[in-house]
Amino acid sequence: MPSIQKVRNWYAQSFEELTELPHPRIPNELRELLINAQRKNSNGERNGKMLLQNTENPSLVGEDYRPIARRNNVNSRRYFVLLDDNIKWSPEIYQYNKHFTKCLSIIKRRHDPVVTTVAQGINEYKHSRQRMQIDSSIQSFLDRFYMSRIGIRMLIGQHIALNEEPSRGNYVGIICTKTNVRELAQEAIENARFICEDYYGLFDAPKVQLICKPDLNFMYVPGHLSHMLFETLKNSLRAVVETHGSEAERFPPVKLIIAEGKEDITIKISDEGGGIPRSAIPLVWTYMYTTVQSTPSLDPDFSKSDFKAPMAGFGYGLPLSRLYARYFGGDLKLISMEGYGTDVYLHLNRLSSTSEPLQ
Ligand SMILES: Nc1ncnc2c1ncn2[C@@H]1O[C@H](COP(=O)(O)OP(=O)(O)OP(=O)(O)O)[C@@H](O)[C@H]1O
Repeated sequence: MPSIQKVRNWYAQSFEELTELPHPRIPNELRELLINAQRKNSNGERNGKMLLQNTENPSLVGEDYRPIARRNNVNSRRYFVLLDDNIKWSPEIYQYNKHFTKCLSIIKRRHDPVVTTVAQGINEYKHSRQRMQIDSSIQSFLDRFYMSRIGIRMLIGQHIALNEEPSRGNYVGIICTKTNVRELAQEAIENARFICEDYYGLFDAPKVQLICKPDLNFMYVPGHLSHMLFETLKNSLRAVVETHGSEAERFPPVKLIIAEGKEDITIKISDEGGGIPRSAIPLVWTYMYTTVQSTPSLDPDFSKSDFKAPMAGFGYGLPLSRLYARYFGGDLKLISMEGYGTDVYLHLNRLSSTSEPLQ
């Protein structure tokens, strides 16, 4: 499909730009120092400092909770870093890092519209083959593709933030060591209600009751959490308005309850929006399943980076949010009571004790 080819070409171009970036010349003594970090000294110890694959989560220091050791997790990969922080890096290496960061920024921007352009491609496929849904091989391809995109963009974002952006308190790159869940939830509520009022022409969107400790902080990427909260709240608001009618005088509130456990932070979004028939539950996790009649059309030359989310329409909200949750060892679950409403559970792993779930 034309849109999929467009995306493939972006990947090819970015790959070429990376492989063609001229390598820096590393002076021999520096090369020797770097290699030396991997070597053992006469006592059989490594010269470099070893980083475990699972370094302890710094935001849990002082708590008496330790994750249960997981299988296949025991130091399977080790990284060695130099103990000496006073190494003199040559100007050429600084220059290379600058170029590399710039190259990554261009690539990141180029790939901003990948999700919407692939969505467009799937739409083209559906129309050309007269299919209502995509089959399981495409579904699992898209799950892997988007999961790896989340991972790549996480690493690119981290590299750019650490190299180019001024340091911010409580932030290491794009990771916030003290993400305040309540503040993010409040912001997501405001944004989702605003979109809902705008879309349905309402004076007052359904209220959202927030139950959350004000000082609930944990280490996370705030952008990911905002995305998941916004998408699930938008679904609930839409379901409530469509079930009760946009003319209704009052709407039952959506409840957003946030609990802090030792292992997980769990967020429950409960609505009285009529629920989902049991037969449709597996479909909500597929890309392109939506009950919106006409999927918003995208300009063929669409390349805006800050795509404004419409109320609904692509069928991407739930499957993508679940990938974001799973990326850091969490999950997203949905339980519906048809005829009454839906509960969405968003589990976020506090411990950062899992490896990247790439297959
Ligand atoms: N809380 C809910 N109550 C009732 N139905 C829901 C709820 N959440 C999701 N759904 C159903 O699942 C479908 C898929 O949801 P999903 O968030 O993946 O996509 P969408 O909202 O249709 O589009 P978008 O990609 O813009 O989010 C929705 O169209 C809706 O029919």
